[in-house]
Amino acid sequence: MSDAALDPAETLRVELGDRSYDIAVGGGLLAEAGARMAPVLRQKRAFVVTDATVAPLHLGRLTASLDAAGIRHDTHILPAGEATKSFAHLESLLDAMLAAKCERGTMIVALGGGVIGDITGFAASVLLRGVDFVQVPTTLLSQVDSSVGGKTGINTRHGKNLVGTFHQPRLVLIDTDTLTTLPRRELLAGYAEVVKYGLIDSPGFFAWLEETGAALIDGDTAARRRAILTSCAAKARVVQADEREGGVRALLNLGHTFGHALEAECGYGETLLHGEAVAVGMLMAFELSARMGLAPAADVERLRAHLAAVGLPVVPPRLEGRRMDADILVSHMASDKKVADGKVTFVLAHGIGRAFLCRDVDPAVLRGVVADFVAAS
Ligand SMILES: NC(=O)c1ccc[n+]([C@@H]2O[C@H](COP(=O)([O-])OP(=O)(O)OC[C@H]3O[C@@H](n4cnc5c(N)ncnc54)[C@H](O)[C@@H]3O)[C@@H](O)[C@H]2O)c1
Ligand SMILES: O=C(O)C(=O)C[C@@H](O)[C@H](O)[C@H](O)COP(=O)(O)O
Ligand SMILES: [Zn+2]
Repeated sequence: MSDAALDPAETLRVELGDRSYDIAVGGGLLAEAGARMAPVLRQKRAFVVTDATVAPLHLGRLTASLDAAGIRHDTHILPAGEATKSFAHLESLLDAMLAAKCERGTMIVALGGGVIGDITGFAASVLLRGVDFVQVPTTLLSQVDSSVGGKTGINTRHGKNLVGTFHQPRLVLIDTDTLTTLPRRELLAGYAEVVKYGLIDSPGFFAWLEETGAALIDGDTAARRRAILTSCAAKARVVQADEREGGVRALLNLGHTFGHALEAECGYGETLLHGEAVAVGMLMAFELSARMGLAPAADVERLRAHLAAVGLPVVPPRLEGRRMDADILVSHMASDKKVADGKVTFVLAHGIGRAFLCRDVDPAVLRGVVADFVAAS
């Protein structure tokens, strides 16, 4: 049963002046997508981008709703997975948009997880010097994080998300029913970004997750909905305060300096999902904070216990049976977008719910944390 029958959709608003938009959250929203998009369309035309896994599961309901609303549409299906966030796929996507004769008024629609949202948003931001797009996220990760805030991009051989734009969607449509087809490993990866909001500035939310996280992952729709709404509201507040990451938005990067280094080393494949990398990375950031005398060791253990209890990784993976190299991981961090004057800005914490930015990390302490996590793998 759709949880729309239990509760109507709720709407949050991201206030960014003329780039403001709604985030609608509820069950069954795919079937209403055409009608819900209509007010933000410049012409009754859409170009839908999705991936090969999502297409057979959810594309039909979306295109049926576009048909019902009289919105003409083309579709483009990309391969599923992180490797799709590449120059090669960006080129093929832009080519397909141009071949379909998309116009400046055509609405680009991203139906899928964060990979589809990131590359489609990027393509929309440069197509014809910028066209509108709508996010229709179908993973927990994209519903709590990537569909909101306007960060778009692809990975390069130099590192994660190093080429991209800030381009806000015109609407975010979160159909919570799509999560029923999501594999457990992907749900868990998205859950890591939910935990992140608790760690940044909401100890009460973290405590609620300790109580409810397992049920949420097991399919409790009310808990999922509350987690999605709380996460989107938290992200919207930060993005409204600092849209282009001049300051406070960098807190949303908690765990990502470590996590992106792990992802780079794993080659952006199935070995380590983004959310899994963030889980390990957040724990490394907490461990670093504790070793610098900034956070209580008890909070590190509390975080480790919660991540492990729900089934998220707490150590880096091995690559073909071998441990990663700590020095190589540290060297990846030099490509972080938060580097200024050659120095990485880290997101550290004074404890659960008390994250802050720090530019004074002792390289030896950092190296020690990375080496110990690698040794535990
Ligand atoms: N722009 C941002 O602010 C932001 C924030 C967080 C993460 N990200 C990016 O998002 C990406 C990760 O996103 P993700 O975890 O959604 O990965 P993803 O897009 O690769 O989706 C994960 C997998 O689930 C499949 N899938 C998607 N929806 C499904 C469904 N409903 N049922 C069954 N299978 C489904 C996909 O085909 C894919 O295989 C990373 O590239 C990360 O860098 C961006
Ligand atoms: O929206 C943000 O800001 C974030 O940092 C959210 C992150 O979860 C996300 O992974 C983002 O893509 C990372 O951004 P990056 O600038 O470090 O690539
Ligand atoms: Zn992330």
